[in-house]
Amino acid sequence: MKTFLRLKQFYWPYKKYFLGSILFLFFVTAITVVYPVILKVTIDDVILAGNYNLVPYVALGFIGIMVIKGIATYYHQFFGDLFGIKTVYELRNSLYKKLQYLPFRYYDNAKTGDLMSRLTADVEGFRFFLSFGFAQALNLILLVGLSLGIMLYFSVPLALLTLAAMPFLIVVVYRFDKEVHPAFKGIRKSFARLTTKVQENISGMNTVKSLSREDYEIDKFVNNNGDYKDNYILTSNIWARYFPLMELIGQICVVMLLGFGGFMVINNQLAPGELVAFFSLVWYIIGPLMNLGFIINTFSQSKASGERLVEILDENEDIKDTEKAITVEELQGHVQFRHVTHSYGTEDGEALKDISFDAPVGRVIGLIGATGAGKTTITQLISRFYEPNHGEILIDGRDISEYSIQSLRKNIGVVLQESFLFSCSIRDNISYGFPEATLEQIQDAAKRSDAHEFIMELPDGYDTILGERGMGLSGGQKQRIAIARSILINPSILILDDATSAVDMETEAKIQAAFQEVMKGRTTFIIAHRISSLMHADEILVLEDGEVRERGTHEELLVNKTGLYRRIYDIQFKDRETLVEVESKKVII
Ligand SMILES: Nc1ncnc2c1ncn2[C@@H]1O[C@H](COP(=O)(O)OP(=O)(O)OP(=O)(O)O)[C@@H](O)[C@H]1O
Repeated sequence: MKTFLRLKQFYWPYKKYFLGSILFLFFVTAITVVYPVILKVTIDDVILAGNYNLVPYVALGFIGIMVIKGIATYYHQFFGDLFGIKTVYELRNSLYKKLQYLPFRYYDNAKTGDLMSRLTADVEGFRFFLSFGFAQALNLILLVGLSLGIMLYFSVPLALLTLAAMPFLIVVVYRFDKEVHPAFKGIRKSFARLTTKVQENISGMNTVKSLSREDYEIDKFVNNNGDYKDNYILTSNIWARYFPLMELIGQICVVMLLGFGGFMVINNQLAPGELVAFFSLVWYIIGPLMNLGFIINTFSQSKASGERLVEILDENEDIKDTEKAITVEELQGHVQFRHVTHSYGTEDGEALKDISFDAPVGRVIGLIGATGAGKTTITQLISRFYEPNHGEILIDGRDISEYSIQSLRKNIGVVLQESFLFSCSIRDNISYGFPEATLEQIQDAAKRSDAHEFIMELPDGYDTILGERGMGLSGGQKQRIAIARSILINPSILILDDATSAVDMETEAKIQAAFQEVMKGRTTFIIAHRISSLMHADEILVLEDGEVRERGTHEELLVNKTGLYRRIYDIQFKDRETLVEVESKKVII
C-alpha cells in the first residue's frame, strides 16, 4: 500500500477517469447480472405463461439492455485506459527527469539493462494494474456478490449446493497461483537476462568481432534464449494442467445444479426459468474465481514494479543546487584546490589525498601518473560530478558549490578519451551544449578543432547523420567533433582527459595543434600518459596513489634524476630512442 501511496501524485490528478471507469463498471456488472433475471422472466412469465405477445417487447428489451451494456463497457474501458495511460505518461517523464539529475555515484552501480526494464516493463506493469487490474478485482467482488445474492434469493438450498464446489475451486486456484507465480517470475528474469545480453552484445560488438568471439556469443545467446523458452514452456504447462481442472470443477457444479435443480423443478419447488438463470449465474461466480490468481498476480507484479519505480524516484540527489546558489554567465576560470581529499566510498580507500594546487586563468595544468593515480578524479571534482570528502575547490575565489550546477558545467568543456556522439546529425552533435548556435558558430568551432575539412567531405556535410556511438567516423574524426562540441560552449575551463590517447600519432599531432589554438585564454587541464602531450604545460602534477608526488614544469621535473616524472620520461623516451635506432639500422641495412 505504501508504494501506491507514494505514487499517488501521479494518479490522483486523473481520479475523475478512474471514478468514471468504476461508475460504468457498476453498470456493466449490474446489466450482466440482470441478464439471467430477464431470461428467467422470459421463460417463466412470458413463454410458460403463454404471453407470446410480449416476446417482441422482451426481445427489444434484451437488445436495449445489451446496447446500454456495450456503451457502458466502452466508457469503462476507455476511462480505465485513460487513467492508466495518463498516469504513466507523468510517471515516465518524472523517472526520466530524475535519471537526468541523479549523480554519477548512482550510475557507478546502475545497470543499463535494469534501468531500461524499469522504465519500460515496470512502468507498463504498473499501468496494467491501474487500467485493468483494479477494475478486475472490483468486478470480481461485484459480480460474485450480486450473483450470489440473486441465487440465494431464488433458492437458498440450490445456491448452497452450487457453492459446495467453490472451496475446491479456490484450493485449485490457490495452488495454481503458487506454481504460476514463480514461473512468471522466471519468465521475467530470463527475459531480462536475454535483453541485457543483446544490449551488452551490441554495445561491445567491436570487442566481440576483434577477438572473433561471435560463436561464443551466439552460444551464450542460444543458452539464454533456451532458458527463456523453457520458462515459457513450464508456464504454459502449468496453465494447461490447471485450467481443465478448474473447468472440470465448474462443470461438476453445473451437473449438480442440473441434478438437484431439475429435481426441484419437477417437484415444483423451483420455476424452470429460475433454473436457467442459475446456469448463467453460476458461471458468473466460477469465471471470476478462476481469474482470481491472475488478479492477485497482477496486483503483486504491479506492487513489485511500483517498488522498483519508487526506488528511482526516492534516490538521493546529493549533488544539487544549494538555496543560495548563484548563476553566473561566464566564469573567469581560476581553479584552486585546497587540501582536497576524496573517497568514492568503496573499500579501495581514498582516491585523492590532500591535493592542493592553484591554476590561475589561462594556465595549463598537466596531470600525469599511473592508472588509478587519481587524475580523472581531480577533473570530476572540478565539474562537481562528485563531492569531495574534505577540502575546498574554488573557482574564481568561490567554493564551487556556491554556483548553480548549470553555470558551473556550462563553463567547463570536457573532452574524454572516447567521446560519446549521439545518433543525430554532426551539426546537432556539435551544438549539443549550445543548441541556439548558428551554423556559422558551429563551423567556426569545427574549424578550430580541425574538423571542418573532413566534415565538408562527407556527402551531407554538417547534416550527415551519425550512427549510434558515432559509427562511420574514425577515432580521430569523432574526437575532433567532440572537441568542437566542447569549445562551442566557449568554456573558461577545458579538461582534456586522455583526449588523444586513442588516436594515431599523425591525428594526435593534428588534434594537439587544434588544442593549442583552443586552449588560448582558457584554464586547461591535460590528463595524459604520454609526456609529449603535456610537456608544455605551465605546471605538471605527478600523481601516485592519490597524492601529488612531484610538481613543476617539464624542465624542472627532469632535474630530479630519481624522481617519478624522470622515470616516466626515461621509459618513454628510451623507447623512442630505441625505436629510432632500430629504424635507422633498418635503413642502413
Ligand atoms: N566511480 C568510481 N567509483 C569507485 N571508485 C572509483 C571510481 N572512479 C575511480 N575510482 C577509483 O579511484 C581511483 C582513482 O581513479 P581515477 O579514475 O581518478 O584514476 P586515473 O589516474 O584517472 O586513472 P586512468 O589513468 O586509468 O584513467 C582508482 O583507485 C579507481 O579505482
